[in-house]
This record gives sequence, structure tokens and C-alpha cells, in this order.
Amino acid sequence: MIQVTIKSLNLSEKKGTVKTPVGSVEITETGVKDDAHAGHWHRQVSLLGTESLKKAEEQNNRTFQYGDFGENITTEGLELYKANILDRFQAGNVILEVTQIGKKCHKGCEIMKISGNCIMPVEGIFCRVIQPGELRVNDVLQYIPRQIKIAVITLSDRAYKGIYEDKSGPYVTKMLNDFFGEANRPVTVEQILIPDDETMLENELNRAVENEADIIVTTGGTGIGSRDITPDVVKRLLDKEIPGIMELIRYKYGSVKPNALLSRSIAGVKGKSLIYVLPGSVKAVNEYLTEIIPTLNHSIRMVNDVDVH
Ligand SMILES: Nc1ncnc2c1ncn2[C@@H]1O[C@H](COP(=O)(O)OP(=O)(O)OP(=O)(O)O)[C@@H](O)[C@H]1O
Ligand SMILES: Nc1nc2c(c(=O)[nH]1)N[C@H]1C(S)=C(S)[C@@H](COP(=O)(O)O)O[C@H]1N2
Repeated sequence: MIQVTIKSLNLSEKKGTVKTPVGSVEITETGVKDDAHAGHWHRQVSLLGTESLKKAEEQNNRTFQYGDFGENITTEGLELYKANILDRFQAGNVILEVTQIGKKCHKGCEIMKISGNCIMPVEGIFCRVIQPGELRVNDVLQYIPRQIKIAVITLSDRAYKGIYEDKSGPYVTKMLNDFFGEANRPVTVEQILIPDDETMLENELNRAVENEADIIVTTGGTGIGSRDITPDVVKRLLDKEIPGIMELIRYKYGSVKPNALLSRSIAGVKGKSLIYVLPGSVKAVNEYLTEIIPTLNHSIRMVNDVDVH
């Protein structure tokens, strides 16, 4: 477990100014008590590492004090900007969740005038408060990377009976592992093979949603055969549909191969789980995920109410 030491806690009455170090702070539901940046928004608490401070000192050829870049918490032990959205930091009761890495800087800021080259827009990170409490200088924050939970459900009567090997489920797993692996995001994948059976699918979907899966991908059973029931079962469960993704895919691939238009694939959201219903063949899985993957990070943020554009 990576541990991050709090070197300084800083607050200011106004925005756009340096923050003044204090020995301890109360973290409330809206941020640092008495700090100008507290409020009902997503950048309630800002963190900057001494690792970044040192970089700024080298770049500007001068020294800086804790709080000079307007950060609420100055830390040591982790290059914070390498964290991912939804990662958490915990010390005692206090839990902070990362909502933004870096920031667009506005011109004419006092900090920029004082510092010259401000490191906050690039290496500062911003959090919302998940659980309030007190923080003191020298407290240790545990860094808790957010696991992305994935459930992959293959529906295939024939693969289930062992007539052929399920290649599509493992292919979904591979593509998602590759994608999140490149971004250094830890993932857990549960892969299940069931026949084209409504009750079994319903049970597996409910289990995955209860288990707070971030992403549920099904493969198989999207066609118009009598045993193809996947979209019908998923549709009943969804809180919200996301029609655009599958419409684009049908249009894009169906205009070249008309049979691709026969898939009734759907996508949507149940709770905080994103659900994607894909056709059965490996080729289709590849085509569908190629289009879906570029939307995943933003979708995960949106369902977790980190709607930052
Ligand atoms: N899980 C799987 N692993 C490997 N190949 C599969 C799998 N499911 C289907 N296929 C292959 O994909 C092709 C299409 O199969 P089929 O029409 O039975 O799929 P399906 O389950 O009905 O999916 P859909 O109707 O959603 O496209 C077939 O060649 C089949 O062998
Ligand atoms: N909690 C919190 N602290 C913060 C910020 C923020 O958005 N939230 N912005 C930082 C940046 S990049 C600067 S320049 C200053 C002032 O930012 P602002 O004028 O956008 O509030 O506060 C810093 N501290």
C-alpha cells in the first residue's frame, strides 16, 4: 500500500491567492473548513506533491513555500498526477476521491505572477470529500487505487455444451485488460459462460450489478433467432439506455456487411454499472469494443457523477 505523508495543510480566504499553512484542518462535506475553495463542486480539496514543488523550484530557479501554488494539502511519497480519477486517499475518517488531474489555468492569477511557471495546472490533483474528519500535518494518507470491476458474460448454448470453445468471452477480457492496463488502472475480471437462458442471464446480471461492477459485457444472443434473448433481458433491467453507441456500430459495419444490421445489441446503465450487449463472434466483439472503448473512461466518470469536460 502506497503511503503519502501530509507535509503541510494550507487554506486561504480568497481564491487565486497563495494559501497559508496551518497545523490541522477540518475536512467537511464541502472541503476544507474556512477555505475559499470549499463548496458544492468537484474540486473541493487540492493536493500537490513536494516532488512537484521541487520540479517547480528547478524550473523557476527559486524556492517555494508550502501553499504557494494554492494547494490545500502538500504531500510527499507519490507523484500525485499519476493517480487516476476515482482513486482515493484515506487518513483516519477522512476519505478523499480524485475527480480531476491538473487544471486549466486562468490568466492574471496572483499565483502565476508570483511563481512565474505554475506547476498546479499540470501536476496538482483535485478531490471531492467522501467522508469528513480532521487532518493534521504529518498524518499519513493511504493511497487506494480504484479497481475497475468487470463482468464478462458469454451466452452460447453450444459453447456451454462444449461443442466449441468460448473464444469471445476471453477476447472481451483481453481487450479490456489491454485498455485499462495501458492506463495503469487495476482491473478485476469475472468471466462467466452460460447458455442462452433468460433466468440464468438475469441472475448473473443482478449479481454483477449488486457486486458494483463498473462494466458488464455480454457476448452472444443478440440476433433474431428464437434462442436470442440477451437484449430483451438486459433492456428490462436498464435504468437508462445509451442508444448512440450501438446505432453507430450497426450503421458503420452494417453499411459494408448488411448482416451486421441484424444484431439487436444495446448499451445502457443500471445503477453505476455500464452494460454492453455484444454479438457472439470474436470478430463482432472486436468491432464493437473498438468503438466502445474510447467512450469508457468518460462513461465511468459520468455514472460516478464526475462530469468534468
Ligand atoms: N462464445 C463464442 N466463442 C467463439 N465463437 C463464437 C461464440 N459465440 C458465437 N461464436 C461464433 O460466432 C458465429 C455466430 O454465432 P451465433 O449466431 O450462434 O452467435 P450468437 O450467440 O447467436 O450471437 P449473436 O446472435 O448475438 O450474433 C458462429 O460462427 C459461432 O461459431
Ligand atoms: N481546493 C482547490 N484548491 C485550489 C484549486 C481548486 O480548484 N480547488 N485551484 C488551484 C489553482 S490551479 C489555482 S491557480 C488557485 C486559484 O484557482 P482558482 O482561482 O481557479 O480558484 O487555487 C489552487 N487551489
